[in-house]
Order: sequence, then structure tokens, then C-alpha cells
Amino acid sequence: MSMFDEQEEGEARLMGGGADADERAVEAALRPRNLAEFVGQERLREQLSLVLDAARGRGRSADHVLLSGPPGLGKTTLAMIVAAEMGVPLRITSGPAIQHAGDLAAILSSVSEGDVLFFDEIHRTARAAEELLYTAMEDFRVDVVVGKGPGATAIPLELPPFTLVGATTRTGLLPGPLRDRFGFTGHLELYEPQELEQVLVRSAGLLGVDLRADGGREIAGRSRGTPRIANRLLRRVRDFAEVRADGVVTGDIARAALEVFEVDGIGLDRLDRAVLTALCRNFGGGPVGLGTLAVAVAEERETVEEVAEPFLVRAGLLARTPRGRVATPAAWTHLGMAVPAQTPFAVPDGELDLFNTADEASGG
Ligand SMILES: Nc1ncnc2c1ncn2[C@@H]1O[C@H](COP(=O)(O)OP(=O)(O)OP(=O)(O)O)[C@@H](O)[C@H]1O
Repeated sequence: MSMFDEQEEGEARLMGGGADADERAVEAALRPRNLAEFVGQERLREQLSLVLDAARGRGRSADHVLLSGPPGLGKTTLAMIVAAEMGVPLRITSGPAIQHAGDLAAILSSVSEGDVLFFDEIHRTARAAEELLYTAMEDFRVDVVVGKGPGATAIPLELPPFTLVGATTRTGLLPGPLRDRFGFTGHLELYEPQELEQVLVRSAGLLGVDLRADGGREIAGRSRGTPRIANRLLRRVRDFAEVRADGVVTGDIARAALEVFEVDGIGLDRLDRAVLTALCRNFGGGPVGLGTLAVAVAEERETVEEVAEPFLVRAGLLARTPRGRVATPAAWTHLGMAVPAQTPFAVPDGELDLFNTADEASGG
């Protein structure tokens, strides 16, 4: 992986495997190019537009921006929009691409005045590089250490002012000093179905798909609050409509297509259902540690936590508690199982963590 890397696919599981280059190209083509085209996230859009207008008015580069939220909600898109709105180039790198402080120093020293540096998965940056980031962000300076041991000297390297746009799925994983160096922090929320319908209408227009209102409603309702998923489902429904029908995407066509692709009525896919099923069937509804749950569904902890859980929590099917993951009665009902007389879903006040992660004491 190069230090400046292309955006990796955060969520390719829907199609059962990595999205190929074509899929990525289509995704790129569907990205909104400016804030006006960006659907939803009203509050964040307003705040960001104020930050950018003010910076433009002062003729300065914008303050550093931190964007957090589950995959596929538009963090990369917003970073691109920040650069476009400021009329400056965008450079892209990511936490995992930076293994050593030197990697980061190389990137920072190649940044020009005003550039926007998009730093994806910033919470995964190596510790040694992180400290370099502190002075780079605050003082536009990096201290490059030359030599080793007692003879080592730090040579300060002045940087031109630039804007760092950091993206993370979990703000809580960022060390305080790093978080504090962002002048503006925005959290992206899962989208409402009506907003996803707007995303779909726009995408259908760009892709030349004949999407009817009921088709859009059906797809939006099964997109787990996520524009990336809405756009992917639209493409799969289009495949189905073209191969098995006349290409028009109606509600019936969308339902039939999504059944083929194993996306259920509320948008849960195979992984979501596997997590719920394991929780209800293997662990009696919990509480169970995240790690144990991840092993039970043969997935990485991060995938369960960052990809499956946010929507399961939002749908009221799963709760994160300090003692572990717990199924709500609705989970059994959704899986078509009888709700046990006593479910573990009796969470003391204040222990229910609906949107953030309470890493359970048991660790899992
Ligand atoms: N608000 C929006 N309006 C319209 N389309 C959107 C919006 N947000 C995201 N999209 C679409 O969803 C796709 C995914 O968005 P993006 O890559 O920006 O998400 P992300 O949050 O950076 O995801 P990850 O964390 O996985 O990198 C893009 O192709 C874009 O077209």
C-alpha cells in the first residue's frame, strides 16, 4: 500500500466479496461534487459551509476538520467537497498506510499551501507518527529526527498552512491531544429513508436507470441508513430489472431482486442476520462480549462493531451494554423465533449505549 492511497472499500460484503474496479468507478461517479448536491446531514452541512465560507472570506486555509461516523455515510465525499469548495487539490492518505514517523514526514513535506490532506482511518495511525501530526497540525512544523541515540538531532521543517480532514469510524479511539487539534468535528448520522430516496433518484438519473417512486422507496427502506448501500442495491436491482424484466425498477422488481441478493425487508444482510442469530441462538440473547460474538460469526471484531452493529442498534435489535451485547425482544421476532419468557434485555438505566461503543468489561 502506498502512503498516498486510493480510498479502500470499507464495505464490500453486500455483493459477497471485494467490490471490483468497475464498482469503485461507478461509486466515484456518483459522488456529490459540492455541498448543495450532498443529501441530508443538514446540521453538519450548515456548520461545514460556515467554516468554509469564513476561511474563504479570510483568504486562509480552513481549520482542520474531523469527520466521524459509520462506513459509507459520506466522509470521503465530504473531504473531496471541502477541497472542491476551497478550490484546492486533495491529497489522500490513511492511518494504515503510515507505519513510521518518516512516512508521515514525507507526506507532510510534499503538501503545498492550502492543500486539503484527507486522512482516512486516522485512528489507525502508528503511535510514533501521531506525535508528528500534533505539531504539524498546530504549528505547521515537523521535527525530523536525524541520527540515533544521544547524537540524534531534531531538524525543524516548516510546513505551509494546509487543512487536514481526518475521518474515523470511532472518535473514541482518537487520543485526546489529536482530537483537540481539530478546529471542527462533525458526526455523520445514518440517513433517513426519505433522504436515501433522494440519493437514489440522483444516482438513478446519473446511471440512466428508470427508477419509479415505489422502487426507490423499497430500496431506500432496505439500505441500512447508508448511501453507499443504497447505491449498491440500486445497481443490483438494475441488473435484475434488465435481465429478468424490462429494465424499469418498480417496487415489485426491487423486492424480487433484493430477495435474490439476500437483503431482507428491513435491509439486514447475511452478516447482520448471522450476528443476531448467534446472539439469540448461541448465547441466549447475551450479554456476550464483542470478541466472542465476532468469533461465532467468523468475522473481525471491527467488522461486527463498525459495520453490522450501528444499524442493528439503530433498528432496536441489539444493545451495547457495559456487560456485553444484548438482543432486544424485537431481535427474536425479526428472526421469526419465539421471544423467551425472560430476555436478558433488562438494562439498568444509564447503561444502554445506543450509538457509541461501550466496550464491555468482559472484553470478549
Ligand atoms: N450525502 C450524500 N448524498 C449523496 N450521495 C452520498 C452521500 N453520502 C455518501 N454518498 C455516496 O455514498 C458513497 C460512499 O460515500 P463515501 O465513500 O464518502 O463514504 P465514507 O463515509 O467515506 O465511507 P468509508 O468510511 O467506508 O470510507 C459515495 O459513492 C457517494 O456517492
